[in-house]
Amino acid sequence: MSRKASENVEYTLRSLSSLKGERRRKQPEADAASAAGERSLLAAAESSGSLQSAGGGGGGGGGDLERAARQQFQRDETPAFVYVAAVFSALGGFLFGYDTGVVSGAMLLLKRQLSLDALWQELLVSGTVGAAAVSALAGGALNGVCGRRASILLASALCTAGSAVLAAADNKETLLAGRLVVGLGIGIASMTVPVYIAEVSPPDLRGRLVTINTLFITGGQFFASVVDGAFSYLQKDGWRYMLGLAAVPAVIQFFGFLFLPESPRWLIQKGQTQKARRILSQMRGNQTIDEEYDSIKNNIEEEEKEVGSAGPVICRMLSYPPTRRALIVGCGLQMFQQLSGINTVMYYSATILQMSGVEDDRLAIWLASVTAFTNFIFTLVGVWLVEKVGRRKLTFGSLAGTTVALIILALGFLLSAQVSPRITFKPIAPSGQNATCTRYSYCNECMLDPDCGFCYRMNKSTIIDSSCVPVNKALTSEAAWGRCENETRFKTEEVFWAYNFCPTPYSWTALLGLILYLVFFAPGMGPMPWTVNSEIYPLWARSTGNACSSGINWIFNVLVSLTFLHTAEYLTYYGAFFLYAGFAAVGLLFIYGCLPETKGKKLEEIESLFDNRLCTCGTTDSDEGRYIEYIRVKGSNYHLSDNDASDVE
Ligand SMILES: O[C@H]1[C@H](O)[C@@H](O)[C@H](O)[C@@H](O)[C@H]1O
Repeated sequence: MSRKASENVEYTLRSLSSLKGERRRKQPEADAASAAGERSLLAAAESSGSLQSAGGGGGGGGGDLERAARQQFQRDETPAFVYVAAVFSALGGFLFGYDTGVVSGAMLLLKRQLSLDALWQELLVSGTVGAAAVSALAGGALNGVCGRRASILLASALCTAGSAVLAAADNKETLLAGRLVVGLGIGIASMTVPVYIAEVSPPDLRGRLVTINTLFITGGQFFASVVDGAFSYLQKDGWRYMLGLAAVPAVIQFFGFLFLPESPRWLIQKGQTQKARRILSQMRGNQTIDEEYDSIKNNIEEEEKEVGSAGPVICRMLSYPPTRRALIVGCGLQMFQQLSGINTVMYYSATILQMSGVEDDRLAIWLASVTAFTNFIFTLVGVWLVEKVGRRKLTFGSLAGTTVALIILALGFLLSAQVSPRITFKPIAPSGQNATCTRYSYCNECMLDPDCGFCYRMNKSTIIDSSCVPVNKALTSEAAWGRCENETRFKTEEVFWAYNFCPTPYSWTALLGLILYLVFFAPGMGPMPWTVNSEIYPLWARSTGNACSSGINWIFNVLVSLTFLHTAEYLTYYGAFFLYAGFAAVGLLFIYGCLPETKGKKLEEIESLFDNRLCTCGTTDSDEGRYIEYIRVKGSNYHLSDNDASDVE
């Protein structure tokens, strides 16, 4: 029988024993087994098979029934309330994805309507990411002092206000102000939401629920690409809808969080124990909370004894080896996530698709939403896999595949560069017009210059009459002058225009690389850095640890995106992607060496994973096979999914 969270009842001993009685009636064998002691070892060392039923008699059947009882119990034990809290907080992830994703489409319209130059375009795109980096770093202190709930409320209020300013803006300065405010909001959300979800979730669901936040990020990016596509037809003011729509999820989150509770762990830390107990029991439904409550409380006391409470948290974290190691792992994961180039790949997906033969600009925008959709769907695979294969294997496997995909992507660009079409026609620039582009001899050189594009005709499958001419800065789907000057002339003149790419027979290799990249990146490297960071720090260091690692994520995000075009100019496109593949390969060594498995462990147990030397190459995995679960049968606690054998009597 499942209890409704809304009843908001702290379970009394009586209600628990009647619940137990109910189970007893259903499972007499289970009860017989339990009579032996206060805690009955249900499934010790699953591999030993000691309690595997194998269709067997007495003991085995009992094992089966108890397992079924446990499963049933597990199902009953997580009230819908926890899911509701996770989904409302993950709206912060949706805003993160939406606001970072929508701007590329909005910019196409904005730059024409407000005549924005390259610097202003850059400011409007990167301003949000930069502001997010600052507020994610500052969010640690905010979380520590005001709590997770207040931080999320502030984040959604900032996103609402920022989106309203953007929708109403009538000059570029106001637009920048709106983008900065939105950035401050998503920065705070990005570091707070995973922490909040991890702290309210039961251990066996934590990975899955925190990963939902990244699912919402990629969902936000997908939704943004659809909105971009839909409003791109509204040449005047379409951007107002694109940018302003973010206010809807922000308002929903704000009002939702007025009714959602503070994290019980933060409350215990602040000494608000009565309130914490009430919320914890609401979150755990029919499970007693004594053990979890005691373990959080003891942990806080022990930590205070061990680490002290004087000085800034970051200094204490750095001088205390376990938290220092955790911080290195957490920040390293976030850094390698960005260094493997996800945002460049996503941002340039339209170009990669055009390279592969999609000539229509609008079609490329719509196909970019197919890319975003692939990222979203494969993040869903991550939500499913995280509690099955664990964080370590999932992250390692994902980055290994990502590295291979990056190499394929780079090879695609390399092959295309090698068979790069020659420039055979050199038009004379009209007086007063830039003539730099006409000096290039190959399409590849022309493509790497952001000011130029390639204009050509086709004779069957051969490129003829090809020229390199300046791009129209306000509308990159057209040239500044010449045959490719006007989209309507393309048909009459039978010309094609390629900006940012060169038409070659090998372009499909880049497309293959792009698809493989998303298929591998999205389930592991996308969500795991966020998930792992929400778990690896002890309570006193959790806000600061997540603030630092989220800050690193945003800083590397802005660094990689801002440097991509220059990197491509110096190293060419394939050089840039080989560089990302190199970073990803180093990341692979880092993950193999330093990332421990946190699956199924209580937040309070995870700190001990960092007690030893930093890089033990996953030796903590060795006890994975000894997965032990127990249920306290006599007494009032049913405790599930605890891996600590020493607790079992
Ligand atoms: O985890 C997310 C996700 O993978 C997004 O697709 C990406 O844009 C973000 O930068 C990243 O932090």
